Amino acid sequence: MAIIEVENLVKRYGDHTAVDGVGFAVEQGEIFGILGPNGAGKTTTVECVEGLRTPDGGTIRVCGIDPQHDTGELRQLLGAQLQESDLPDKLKVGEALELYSSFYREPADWRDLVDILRLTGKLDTQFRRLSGGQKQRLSIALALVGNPRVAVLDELTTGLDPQARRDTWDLIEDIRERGVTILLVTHFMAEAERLCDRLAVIDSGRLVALDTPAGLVARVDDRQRVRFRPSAPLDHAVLTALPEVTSVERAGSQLVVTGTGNLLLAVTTVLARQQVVAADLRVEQTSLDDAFVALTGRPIDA
Ligand SMILES: Nc1ncnc2c1ncn2[C@@H]1O[C@H](COP(=O)(O)OP(=O)(O)OP(=O)(O)O)[C@@H](O)[C@H]1O
Repeated sequence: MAIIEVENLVKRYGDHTAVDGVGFAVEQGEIFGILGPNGAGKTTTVECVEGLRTPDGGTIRVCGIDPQHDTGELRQLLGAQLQESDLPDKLKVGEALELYSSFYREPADWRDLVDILRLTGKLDTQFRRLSGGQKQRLSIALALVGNPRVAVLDELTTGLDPQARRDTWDLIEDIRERGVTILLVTHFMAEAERLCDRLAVIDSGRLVALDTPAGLVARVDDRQRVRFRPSAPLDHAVLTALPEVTSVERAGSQLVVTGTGNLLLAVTTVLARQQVVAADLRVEQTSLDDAFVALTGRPIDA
């Protein structure tokens, strides 16, 4: 069942069309990503879903509710991550959680969230004294304190160090396990690839593609490359004869075998039969970055 439905969404700022006919449906329990470069229209799209902006065209439903017309009910169903500037500097972590849980009919037990988000020792700490990662975790806790069915997380890990980023990804997976549907805005490929079940790729306000991360990659190119240094001379014909192989090239002391299907198994089986050892063996596949370039004509950070 679709929990978020967006059809033909249009949003203009003056004569600039920031979102131009975007549509997607998010299923219950999904982590659904909106991926695109800066200025693509991602935040505008989710702010329309959150009822914070009024669309110029199209329809949006969240659990069947129109965000423009039933804002009060939407607030009970949808948790949004706060921007850092939204909390007063001197508010303590415990006070923020208590305050935010008072806004909801059936709040979660915020002590549970504090445990999961590893903020237990910080309840008496003022917001301004938290590290970047702790602020981020608090903003996630505040998005979840109302026991929402849907959480909207915008640029979740921007500004975090690699370890804090990985910890946050683990956390988001835990939250999904608890039954929360997640709409995630990101311009990090690794984040999209690791977390999202499906991705809407947005560029210049338009939906360019909608698929699983693997589906996006496969759309563009399902070829793989196996690269290795053979321990002894090898007749290329034994490799080109394989149905999985499309080409064999020499690159210095290395052989680069391009093909599809279970290429690695096919190549290593032949090498074993020929009693050739493959040193420095590497398998290279099309990445989500490659797929993004093919879909939009440029890298995400260009
Ligand atoms: N309040 C506003 N008034 C005028 N233009 C705006 C406003 N908010 C966003 N825009 C413009 O609309 C376009 C889309 O912005 P939006 O913030 O939705 O993109 P984004 O994909 O979320 O980008 P980023 O990753 O940089 O946040 C951009 O060109 C932006 O400059």
